[in-house]
Amino acid sequence: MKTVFIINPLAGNGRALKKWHRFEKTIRFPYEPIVTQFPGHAVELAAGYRHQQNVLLIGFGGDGTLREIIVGAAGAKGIIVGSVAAGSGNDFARAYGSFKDAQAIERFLERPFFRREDLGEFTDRAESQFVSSTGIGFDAQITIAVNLSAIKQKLNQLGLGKLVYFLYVIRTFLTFEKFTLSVETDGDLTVYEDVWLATVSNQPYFGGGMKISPSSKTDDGLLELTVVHHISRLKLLLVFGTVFSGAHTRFKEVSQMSSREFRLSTDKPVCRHVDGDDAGISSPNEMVVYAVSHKKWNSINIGKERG
Ligand SMILES: Nc1ncnc2c1ncn2[C@@H]1O[C@H](COP(=O)(O)OP(=O)(O)OP(=O)(O)O)[C@@H](O)[C@H]1O
Repeated sequence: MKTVFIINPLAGNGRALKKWHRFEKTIRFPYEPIVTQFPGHAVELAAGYRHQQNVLLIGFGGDGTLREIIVGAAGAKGIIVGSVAAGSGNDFARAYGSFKDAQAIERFLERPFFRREDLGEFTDRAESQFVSSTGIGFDAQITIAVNLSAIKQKLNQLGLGKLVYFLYVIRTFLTFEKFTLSVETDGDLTVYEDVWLATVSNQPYFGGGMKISPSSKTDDGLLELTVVHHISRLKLLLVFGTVFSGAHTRFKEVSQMSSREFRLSTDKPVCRHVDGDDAGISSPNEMVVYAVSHKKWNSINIGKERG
């Protein structure tokens, strides 16, 4: 099986390239390494293998890198996608499994079992895809603020990337303007007031290990919508503390539902993320359709090593 590593040098707050240089010294099988040069490059790279058979594409990066590879490879039967977790959040690796070391890849190549996985899609101006989750609101606003931050790169170089994130969480927590969200699903319309965030999930994790959608399964042909609404700042902190275990779903201010399709619109412009990356701002009253494309790509199936 042809094995290709697609390496995002900037993943993990710029630490992925160093990690790769250590990792490559341990590889004892033939492989091709490609380092991405710009955002979106991994989509092009993965698409370049669409007409080949027996290809293992290994994303060496985080959730954004894997999303791009899967978007490029989606629908191609001859490609299997795996990862070595080298991002900051690595929620992809938590849900789909990842190779812990080069030996794990070698074992996989001896018996390359794979699973067919779903891909999330949403439409607004153009068609877009998400692998793990996409959302609007509080969490996306933090992501955008951090990305735009002038001091981010400097602090990343000093290994203080987490500090920037923490500062923006506090600032956004104190200043966030809640919004109204309309949800149409299975013929029903529900309007939520005072919404902090809404997340559409294909797998349980987001935000670096928060189990926002405990019942999500990667291959069941369904998406889950989580809406956090009508909640005081103090209680939101409490809910935040329980989301790592998934216990937040017991709060009445956290609404969840499953469906093949959700139609969402907001009353005002709201920040949006796709698999944890900045995805711009929603237009007020514009309906965005979120749907699932069933069993659209192949993930590694490494049994017990699956995270
Ligand atoms: N050479 C590059 N220069 C600038 N950006 C890049 C380059 N290569 C990839 N990218 C972008 O970097 C973004 C972030 O990468 P990724 O999500 O893998 O890392 P991360 O944010 O550290 O990890 P996580 O999402 O798991 O927290 C990707 O969305 C991708 O578009």
